[in-house]
Amino acid sequence: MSKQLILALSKGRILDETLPLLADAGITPIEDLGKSRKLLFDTNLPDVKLVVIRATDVPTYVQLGAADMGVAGKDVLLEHGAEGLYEPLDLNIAQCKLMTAGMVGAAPAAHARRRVATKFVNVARRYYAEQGIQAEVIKLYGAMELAPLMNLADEIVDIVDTGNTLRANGMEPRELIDMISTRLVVNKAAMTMKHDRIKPLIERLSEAVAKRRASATPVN
Ligand SMILES: Nc1ncnc2c1ncn2[C@@H]1O[C@H](COP(=O)(O)OP(=O)(O)OP(=O)(O)O)[C@@H](O)[C@H]1O
Ligand SMILES: O=P(O)(O)OC[C@H]1O[C@H](OP(=O)(O)OP(=O)(O)O)[C@H](O)[C@@H]1O
Repeated sequence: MSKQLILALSKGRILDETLPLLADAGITPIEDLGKSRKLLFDTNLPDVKLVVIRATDVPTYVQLGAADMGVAGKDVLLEHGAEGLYEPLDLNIAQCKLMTAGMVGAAPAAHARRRVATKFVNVARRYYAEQGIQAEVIKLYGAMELAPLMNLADEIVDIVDTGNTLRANGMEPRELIDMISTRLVVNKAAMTMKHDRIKPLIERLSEAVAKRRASATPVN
């Protein structure tokens, strides 16, 4: 196992909030990630590199050891599964909820079979099975809110934050599946083999998260 530390970052909405936390923990990329077509970046620390990849690919890179650590949404981790991964830190960013939702006023009978559109097929299958509800889960890759509108599905399982996307499409949130935020994940083997490098990094990130939380807490 190389002495280098590779940290896999989710591109998209998480990235802008991740970089200030990394900076507080003493890691800054040496070039502007947003302006480059590169995918692998050097940092101010000679032994730390960053890869910027699709959010859904982060658990795979870390689980298989191509990256030592990663930053990914809990939704992505729930869908992927946690085998081979430690999840030592909640970064408290991109907070939202994973919920079921449907058209306003069209709540299905409690135990009727449902067609459910989602990109979180594993989460959805697990959730409906736990509820004792029969569900046909339909995999989509985006714009889940369109599915009930077009009568492709009775319900969706998706991220809800402000609820604006649901409202704009005549839908309402139904059941909460899980609270979501962004997590730091670490490859289990790397945690043992590179403990002396990874542990201080987790500690510094943890301090950065705490500092941010303290500055966001209103003082009465
Ligand atoms: N509306 C939202 N508010 C807050 N956090 C969100 C919201 N939507 C998604 N997230 C969180 O941000 C993460 C990344 O979302 P983003 O939209 O950038 O990627 P994505 O489009 O789901 O990924 P991909 O392009 O790989 O399909 C999600 O995994 C989730 O944890
Ligand atoms: O409750 P809201 O604040 O409206 O946020 C929820 C929306 O945010 C996410 O979509 P995103 O904006 O990432 O677009 P996507 O469909 O490309 O994933 C999610 O899939 C919802 O559609």
